[in-house]
Amino acid sequence: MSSTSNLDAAFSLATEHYQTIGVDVDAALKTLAQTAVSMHCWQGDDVAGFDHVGELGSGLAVTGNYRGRARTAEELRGDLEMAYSLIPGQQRLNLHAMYGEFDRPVDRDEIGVEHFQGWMDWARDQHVSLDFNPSFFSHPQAADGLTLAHPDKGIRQFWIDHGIACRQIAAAMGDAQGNACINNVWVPDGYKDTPADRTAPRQRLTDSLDKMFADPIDSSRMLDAVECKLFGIGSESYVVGSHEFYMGYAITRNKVLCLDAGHFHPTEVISDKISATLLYVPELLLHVSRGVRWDSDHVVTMTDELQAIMQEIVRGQYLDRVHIGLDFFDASINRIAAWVIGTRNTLKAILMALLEPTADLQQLEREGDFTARLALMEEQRTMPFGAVWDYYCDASGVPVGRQWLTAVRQYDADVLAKR
Ligand SMILES: C[C@H](O)[C@H](O)[C@@H](O)C(=O)CO
Ligand SMILES: [Mn+2]
Repeated sequence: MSSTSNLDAAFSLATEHYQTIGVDVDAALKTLAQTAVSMHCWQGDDVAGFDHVGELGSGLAVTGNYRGRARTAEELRGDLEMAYSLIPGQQRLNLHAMYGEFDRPVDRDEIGVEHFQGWMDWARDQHVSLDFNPSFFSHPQAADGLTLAHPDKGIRQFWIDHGIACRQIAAAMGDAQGNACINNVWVPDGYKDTPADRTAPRQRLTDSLDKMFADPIDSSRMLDAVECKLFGIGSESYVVGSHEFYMGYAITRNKVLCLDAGHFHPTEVISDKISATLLYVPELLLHVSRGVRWDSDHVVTMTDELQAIMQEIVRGQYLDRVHIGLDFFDASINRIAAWVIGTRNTLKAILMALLEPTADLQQLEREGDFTARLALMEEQRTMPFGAVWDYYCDASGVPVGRQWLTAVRQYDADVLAKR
């Protein structure tokens, strides 16, 4: 099944099949095309960044040594272009502050829009919108695992100034692209062993965040997001910015809450948190990830949880309130393939959710017909979703099915092998 006429025939049959259950395939594809996933720059270089002021730490770890890690912004942009060319639709890019372009050492509290002009120019040419993140790790001032919650006022101020600079950069990105740049704040702060005082660091973090967010920047330009975590390597006993901490912070300060799929207890799922948190916070940012036994940031695969996340967004009609970002890093496989696999899977899961007869399922549930609800949900799994996805890839001008791997292998030989 590869020629366009075969694809069209399969698509036509699939469309008819979906029609019989009341699903409008064209409408689903239109919505999918308007849904952008924010691809994270840090998969391309193992979270190394370009300011080279510290080793990766703060609980973040990347394993593997596949050849061809991007070492410069130019290489990273080339790799991203390759990945985008294999993914249907128009996606976003999520950039960390440590990926600025610096011609002299510039500390994190001194970064400015000029250090991201290269990224902004590239993004404009590629029709890609940018999201942003202050980088509160891999830096000597974060060496003891504390930043915004540090007992030392000078260290706190350094990171507050970094956060303020990042908000200005994000606002400039938002202005340039004509839509809000999401600026996500994750800090590693925590303790390896049992704290004697769990309160004071949380008070200090609240105070630092309030200072950092003091300037009211219009939400059409940038949106502040805050990301909680359960534990990290080196912060096993206590994380200052826990889920409850940021839930309260986001509610009281009207901020976007970021839910990372790897940042909860192993049997806890973020799919169940979407409808609950959206009753209280204006918007969510998701870091779609895959933890294997811990917050291991494996490449996103087609798991039940990935499907459940997208079903929740679609069933709740939350596509305009949930920003979908990715957060994984695997250096044991071709890094471009990692992006392509994870992003294509995320889009596939969104499409699957859009092809569900949601109104019927919800009606059955209201009527108490849980037998039919389960039966139809299970029948949904074998509907001809693949034919719709293949058609969408073909119509979007990107490889159908496994064909994208040929392009990645070629790039591996032509470009990555020569680095
Ligand atoms: C590099 C990212 O900002 C980082 O992964 C953060 O989002 C996170 O999830 C930390 O565990
Ligand atoms: Mn994350």
